[in-house]
Amino acid sequence: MIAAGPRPGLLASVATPEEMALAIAGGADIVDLKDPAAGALGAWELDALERAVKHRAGAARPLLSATVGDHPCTADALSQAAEAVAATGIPLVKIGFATKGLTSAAVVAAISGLAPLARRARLVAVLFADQDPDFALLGPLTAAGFHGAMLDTADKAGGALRHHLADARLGAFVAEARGRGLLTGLAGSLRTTDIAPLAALAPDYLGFRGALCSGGRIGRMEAAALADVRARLDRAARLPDAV
Ligand SMILES: O=C[C@H](O)COP(=O)(O)O
Repeated sequence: MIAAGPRPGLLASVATPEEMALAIAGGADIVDLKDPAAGALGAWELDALERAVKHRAGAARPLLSATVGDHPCTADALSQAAEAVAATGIPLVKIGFATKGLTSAAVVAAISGLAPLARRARLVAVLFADQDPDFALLGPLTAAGFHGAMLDTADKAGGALRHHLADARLGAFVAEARGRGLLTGLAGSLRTTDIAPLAALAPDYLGFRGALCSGGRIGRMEAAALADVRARLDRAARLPDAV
């Protein structure tokens, strides 16, 4: 007998308005506006974000998210970038915390600096799996009013998510973040073979770019690749309930 299991949503990172339309048509749950050629969390131009928001006005689903760019992990740099993206009306604002070489006090100060914006906008923290992420930051993120937390990779040539963190650690991240009421996501050069094992950890969504494209993550999104990921995610949600 088969029962519906937890179904992680599909976050698709798109580089252009044309890819945005493709992702919507292909059933993405979150359409993530990101310029992959400009870095791990490369940002769209603000006027392009405004046009995307206007284009989707009144449509509840899929949700739009946008990355704010790759910035030093300081309150000033991150809040300036995030304020600008939030002002476009993007519903979910993804902010990367590049913590490598920083003390936890410095990272917590950067997080706290975003608390005023978190009262006005839904912020998602991106922690980097390849920078030895400290899951204790989930406490300060919750206290600052963040809406969600996800893992991704900063160095796209340095290995995928599961190369850096074992599934048990990823599961611990999801459980800890969910326990704090945060939206949870996993990403980082995910391939179709990662879908079933990561879906079993029950994050709210899995994020993809490279696997959806021909020519790698800065290539072009392909409808067939998107459909394949969508179908595998749906299949992964159907688990045997009597074994
Ligand atoms: O937020 C999700 C990312 O855009 C994933 O990109 P990637 O699959 O190329 O690492």
